[in-house]
Amino acid sequence: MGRDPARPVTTLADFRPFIHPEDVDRATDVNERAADLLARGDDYSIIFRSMRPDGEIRWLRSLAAVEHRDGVPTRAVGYVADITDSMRAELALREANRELLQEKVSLALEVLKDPLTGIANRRHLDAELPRLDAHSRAHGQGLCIALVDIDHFKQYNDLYGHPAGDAALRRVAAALRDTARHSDLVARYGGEEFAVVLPDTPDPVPLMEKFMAAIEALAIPHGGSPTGRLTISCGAIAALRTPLTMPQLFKAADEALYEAKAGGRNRYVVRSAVER
Ligand SMILES: Nc1nc2c(ncn2[C@@H]2O[C@H](COP(=O)(O)OP(=O)(O)OP(=O)(O)O)[C@@H](O)[C@H]2O)c(=O)[nH]1
Repeated sequence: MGRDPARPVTTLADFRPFIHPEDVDRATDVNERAADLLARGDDYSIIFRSMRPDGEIRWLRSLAAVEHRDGVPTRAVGYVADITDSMRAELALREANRELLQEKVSLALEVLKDPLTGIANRRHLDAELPRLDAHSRAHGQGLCIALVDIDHFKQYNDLYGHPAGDAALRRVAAALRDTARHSDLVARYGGEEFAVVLPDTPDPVPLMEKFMAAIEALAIPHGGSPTGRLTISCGAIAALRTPLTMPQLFKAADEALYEAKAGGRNRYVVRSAVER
């Protein structure tokens, strides 16, 4: 322990300065409980850190076994072992395992993200749909699906180049994600198309209005668009107690989006599945 062997430790008070401040109560508490353990005939074992005078921290294991005579505990015989090397190896292993687990979790999350925009990808959407569908059917609150498509995006790429197109996609994705509620799922559905699932929502119109306003606020110049700005078209379906399946709802949203495009773009069309 790096102490003078000529000065033996005889009392708990002598021992306390040897122990790491964070472990001192635990370590000395067990010592205080030794008599108790002896009375019950139990053995004990404790791991704690000691502090050498030079400040080095060592891990120690204190072990004691109770001896009995005629079934009566008579004395405790113990020793203190320096287990620093094995503790360091164990702690390093634990740390490596923790890092591995963290890496695994972040890898699993990465697989569900669209690499360009950072929002959910199609795989994430597909994985979430059964749960969202079941939730909406169980709670009968309604669910909306919206498809959002950037207008004249081919011309945007042609005019400003693919990297500028990528940057615009990122900005639109972030605007949609930040405008939607936390419980809504905003995913990149295809090239310049996004899908949004709105659980517990009977009417998608308020969010559609917000989406239009958010993209307008981005004010991304687009020389190939009649408005001079990058715009979006949206098709949404409001589903309430409908027998339609998720693929059928997406098809209905796609039809609504087609209507928005055919109607002149930069607009949304909302349909209701209960009317079908
Ligand atoms: N920069 C960039 N462009 C993409 C990406 N994914 C798809 N696109 C482009 O998006 C364009 C989509 O073109 P179209 O499907 O013709 O649609 P549009 O030009 O937006 O026309 P409308 O939707 O009818 O208004 C294509 O030129 C694709 O190359 C991407 O990740 N990055």
